[in-house]
Amino acid sequence: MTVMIDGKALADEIVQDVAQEVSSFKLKHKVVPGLAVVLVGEDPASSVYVRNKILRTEQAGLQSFAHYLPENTTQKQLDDLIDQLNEDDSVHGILVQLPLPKHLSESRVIDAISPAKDVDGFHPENVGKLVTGQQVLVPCTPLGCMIMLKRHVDELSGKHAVVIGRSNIVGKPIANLLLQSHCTVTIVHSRTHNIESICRSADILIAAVGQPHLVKEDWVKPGAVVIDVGINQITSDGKRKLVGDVDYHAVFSKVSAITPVPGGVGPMTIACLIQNTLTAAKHQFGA
Ligand SMILES: Nc1nc2c(c(=O)[nH]1)N[C@@H](CN(C=O)c1ccc(C(=O)N[C@@H](CCC(=O)O)C(=O)O)cc1)CN2
Ligand SMILES: [Mg+2]
Repeated sequence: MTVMIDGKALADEIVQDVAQEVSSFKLKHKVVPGLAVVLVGEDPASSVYVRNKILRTEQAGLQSFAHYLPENTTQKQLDDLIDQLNEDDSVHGILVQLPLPKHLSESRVIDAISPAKDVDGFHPENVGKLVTGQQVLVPCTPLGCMIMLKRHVDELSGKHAVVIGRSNIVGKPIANLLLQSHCTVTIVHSRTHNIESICRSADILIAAVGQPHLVKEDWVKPGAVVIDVGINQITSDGKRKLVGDVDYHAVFSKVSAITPVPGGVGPMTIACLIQNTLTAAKHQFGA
């Protein structure tokens, strides 16, 4: 029997657990942990994600500070806002929604965020800590994937994990986390030869490339655990729908567990952001 890994249900659990911890934090420190969310422009998908992030922040009893900036915001205006949020004691976590409009530098903004408030875990200091196993703040999507894997794989140690995709926000950090869990890790990407046969040798397959239905039935090993990070909008029978990087229906009966799209990794990304905000606040209070 294949298990459908329910990211939405697990995300609800995580947010509830964080809410309980937030109550204790408030009693102990007389402070409400705060998350500042910055959105530049009006990209429709980003607007949905930001709205959901703010909703979840409030569900967890955290304070949210939303900053909606116009598309024509200058780099200087964005830098000034980040400086102000870095200095603000009521803000424990800062998140700048990506992608930014083309005229703004993502790396400059990421570098400007105080590493202690970097709840996305994208700052080079936090990336270095992740690679060397000293992490406090881990990028939200990889963290969500690891939580799901730990629930569904008895023993990660020694398993062959194949990561499709080498992005800074998913592929590279998840490969490092899998390595810390003693997996044998292979990263494959657009220049890799024989991708399909490498994927077929995976006990754990993570797809994070943004190509609808790339992973077919003959790409997976029987009994593998598949985590689908892709969220791709396609038009099928004249209707728009979201699909993952994995051909879910073709692969389903062959694998032991798989995440759906929607309702898999996406909701976990937001739940892990909420968890990271509490982690950042605790760390700032010496816990
Ligand atoms: N600063 C950041 N920017 C971006 C990140 C990030 O982690 N930090 N990740 C992605 C977008 N993202 C979060 O920001 C994100 C994407 C998707 C979902 C989600 O819940 N998806 C739903 C479907 C939603 C829909 O109906 O459109 C699902 O998969 O069920 C949450 C967060 C890039 N930018
Ligand atoms: Mg840019």
